[in-house]
Amino acid sequence: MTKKIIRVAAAAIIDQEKGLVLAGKRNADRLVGGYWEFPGGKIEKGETPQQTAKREVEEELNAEIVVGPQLGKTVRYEYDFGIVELTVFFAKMTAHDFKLVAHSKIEWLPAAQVGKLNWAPADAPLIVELAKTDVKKVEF
Ligand SMILES: Nc1nc2c([nH]c(=O)n2[C@H]2C[C@H](O)[C@@H](COP(=O)(O)OP(=O)(O)OP(=O)(O)O)O2)c(=O)[nH]1
Repeated sequence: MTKKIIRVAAAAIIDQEKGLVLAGKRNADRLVGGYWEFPGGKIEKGETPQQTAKREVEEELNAEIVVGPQLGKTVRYEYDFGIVELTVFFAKMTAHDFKLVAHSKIEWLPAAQVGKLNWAPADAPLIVELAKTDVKKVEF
């Protein structure tokens, strides 16, 4: 049987002054639970991936973001439940307060150290790319 394609968009939220990136730990009861990820979710009909990233961050963190350039390329990863096509954008928060809905915790960490966390398997190439990026120089 051919697996379904799940198109996902997410946000690599950065603090450009401090050079930090936000990682969220998926709630344990969700698919791919317990892994670290970029806040985001499935692209809905009629949405651009950028709109999805913004909407999902509002839903998951109750925070507003400005969406910027794409981080690396769209990655494709085959899980047992389907094939995830993941597009991630750099983003910045317009205010600093948020609450956790879909995540058990979040962490702000230096871009060079993101590889220390146990990321969802699909994210591997993006984490390599992020670790090489000077987030202070990302242009919005
Ligand atoms: N948001 C996000 N999802 C990721 C990442 N890496 C990765 O493999 N995924 C997978 C996990 C899920 O199978 C899928 C995202 O779907 P989701 O379940 O979070 O999406 P959603 O919020 O729209 O859906 P739902 O839980 O309401 O059903 O992509 C990532 O970095 N960020």
